[in-house]
Amino acid sequence: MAAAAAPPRPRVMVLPFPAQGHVMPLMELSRRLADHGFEVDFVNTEYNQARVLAALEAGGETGAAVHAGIHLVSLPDGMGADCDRTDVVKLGQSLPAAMLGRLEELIRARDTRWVVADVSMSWVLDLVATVGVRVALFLTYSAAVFALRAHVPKLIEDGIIDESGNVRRNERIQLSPKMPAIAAAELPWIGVGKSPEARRAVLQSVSKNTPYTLADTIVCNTFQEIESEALALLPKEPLAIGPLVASKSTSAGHFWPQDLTSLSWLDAQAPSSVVYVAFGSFTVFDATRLQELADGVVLTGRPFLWVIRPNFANGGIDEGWLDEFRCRVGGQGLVVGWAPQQRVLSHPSVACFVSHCGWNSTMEGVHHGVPFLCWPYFADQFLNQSYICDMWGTGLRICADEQGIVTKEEIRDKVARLLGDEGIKARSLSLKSRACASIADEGPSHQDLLEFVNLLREQ
Ligand SMILES: O=c1ccn([C@@H]2O[C@H](COP(=O)(O)OP(=O)(O)O[C@H]3O[C@H](CO)[C@@H](O)[C@H](O)[C@H]3O)[C@@H](O)[C@H]2O)c(=O)[nH]1
Repeated sequence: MAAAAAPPRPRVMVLPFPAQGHVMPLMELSRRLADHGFEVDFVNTEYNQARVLAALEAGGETGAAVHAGIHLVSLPDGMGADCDRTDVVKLGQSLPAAMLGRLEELIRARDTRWVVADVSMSWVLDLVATVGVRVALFLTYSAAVFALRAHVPKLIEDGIIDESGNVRRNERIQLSPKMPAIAAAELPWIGVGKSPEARRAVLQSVSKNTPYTLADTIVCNTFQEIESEALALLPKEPLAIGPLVASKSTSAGHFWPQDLTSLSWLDAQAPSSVVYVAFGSFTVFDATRLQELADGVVLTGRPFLWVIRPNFANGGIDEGWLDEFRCRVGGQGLVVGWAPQQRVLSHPSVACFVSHCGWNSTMEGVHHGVPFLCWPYFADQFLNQSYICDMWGTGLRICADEQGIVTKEEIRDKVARLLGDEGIKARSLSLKSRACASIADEGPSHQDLLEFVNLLREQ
């Protein structure tokens, strides 16, 4: 008797916003889904796909071998070849027209029943009516950001911000006692658009919560222990599956090749000695900030590992400056263009993390119990800083002087204070154990992941 054919693996499309801090966690989620038996079509823009494939190749991997069950698909982003893709508002506005029709074709051709879409791509909910696909929205930032978005109409009504997103009264906003208080001027969407029109568009899009009712569920890269109150303010009883950290050391999803010399260099350092400095994929420093930070890390007198991306400085990094800096620091520090960050944070030589507090970096630092020195740049990073410093007590703020400059002495002094603070160290380790417990087999994040998997199996 012939054996019965195995049922086809269910198919899911995963759609991140085309930016590094979005592609990374959704690639990690895709690996989890593939391990649970799904075929995943992971949709990049063509521009980012080229970067992802180049980074894979530089690491000796290929696109075909990303992970069993994950298929890389790419679509145009609607931007001209020379357009500035760091203008995230413009990029976001160009995507629906460029992608919707093609996504529809793809969904029909592959008989896809579910799309797991970044909340920043929620225009994909239009496909619920046209092709009857089901949509799960994924939040790449904290649940608190989403809760604040839902609060926009009230902020306008109370005269704290206006309809264009300008701050009218710079009050502190706190939605509940276990959530961070934040100044209106530091709300996550303030300052995201480059022009007044762009800022107005951002405000309109964040306050437009109605389409979310079309989503089947909301999934967050967070955990109950730290965000139960924020999660309770979200619609749809969201699933909290975080921290979503790398299950495998692969380059898949990175836009730049990881410099693995970081790890051998860390191996040669003393335990808990290294200052790790990295500002994610988006932060750009001006010449003064760059120089003060360079002088500051040297002044700490400690070994340091610093990620300086090629586009980390206004106008690009001056290679001559970089060579000189490398010569000056000799063996004290290692500068790389892109690090295997999660492996760095898990390394026993790392003592602290000087960070811009992007949500992925925040979750990764929490998961590895590393104290933070916070230097937020924009968007949700001020709110994340407030979680770290005020709610969890696992870090300190870097502060500017009266001229608005973060001096080298400030960097030196804060690193010394951070590393001398036993309370911060103890709280970081305690938070780490709670983060690990939440993703362990019986933990609430793992249980929510299983619930999500079961929902996606409903075809
Ligand atoms: O050398 C490096 C530096 C970073 N990373 C990784 O890159 C990701 C960076 O993400 P994140 O820390 O969130 O920073 P951004 O790239 O700045 O992320 C954007 O997206 C996030 C999620 O929406 C937001 O919280 C941020 O404010 C926004 O800037 C993380 O997974 C890091 O592990 C590396 O692998 N190597």
